[in-house]
Amino acid sequence: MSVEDYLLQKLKTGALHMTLIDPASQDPAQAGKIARDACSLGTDAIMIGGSTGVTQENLDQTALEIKDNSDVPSIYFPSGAEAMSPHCDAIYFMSMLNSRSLDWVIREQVAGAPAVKKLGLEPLSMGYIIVAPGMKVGEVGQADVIPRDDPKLAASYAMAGELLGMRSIYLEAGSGAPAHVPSDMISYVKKSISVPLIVGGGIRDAEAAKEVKDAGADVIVTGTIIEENGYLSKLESIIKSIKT
Ligand SMILES: CC(C)=CCC/C(C)=C/CC/C(C)=C/CC/C(C)=C/COP(=O)(O)OP(=O)(O)O
Ligand SMILES: O=P(O)(O)OC[C@@H](O)CO
Ligand SMILES: [Mg+2]
Repeated sequence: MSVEDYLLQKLKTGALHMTLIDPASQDPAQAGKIARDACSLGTDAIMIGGSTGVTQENLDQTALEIKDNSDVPSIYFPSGAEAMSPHCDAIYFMSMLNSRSLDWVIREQVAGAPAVKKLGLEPLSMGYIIVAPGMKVGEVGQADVIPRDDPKLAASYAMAGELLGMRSIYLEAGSGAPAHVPSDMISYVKKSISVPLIVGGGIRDAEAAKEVKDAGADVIVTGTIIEENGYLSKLESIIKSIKT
């Protein structure tokens, strides 16, 4: 079964959780351990990526360890076309819709498309929308961040992505954001589109994860928390709050 079909099937049973592992944040063995823990706690997929510092080498090694230690799909979350790994099960083939730079809207995709085809990586088409504060990814991506009090603008971007044929939309507040995407924005966007809605950035505890889920997120992404010591209990409570 394709990764996309697996995710769509699973979505019928409720919201999903994805664990984001940044290859630049720990060694491959630790990444494998995190993936194993996250799987045992019920995460639905492992995302692999970081906004800076991803190289062909750390990506390949991290992806291999993750594959060896998990029983869920691994999805590459690229920061550009410079690294691409056959050891991931799929790739978010994404465009940053609110970037001021054509690099992130289409040029990196043009640069990466031949390798995706050649490696036979499954593409998961996605429109990536950066919401304030946007953090590092907002800066690197030169995003015109969506103001937190403008859910209509977020929804217009999301609808435009859907109408262009994108099969998922990701609302991103930025890794480590002090606050996640506002709930009223999540629910407004969710009502405006019919493709799955992914939400991430600044979700650090079970209450926040539940709020994001209740607002209408189909997929809740957490990254930073697994980079901290003693992440197990936090990850467990977050996944529980999404699954109940
Ligand atoms: C489809 C292809 C080949 C490329 C598209 C590439 C695009 C559109 C990138 C957008 C700009 C960008 C830098 C995205 C990074 C996304 C990402 C992996 C973020 C999460 O990484 P974290 O590790 O949590 O971020 P920090 O490094 O900021 O902590
Ligand atoms: O690191 P955190 O804040 O969990 O954010 C995850 C993800 O949305 C970043 O792309
Ligand atoms: Mg991070």
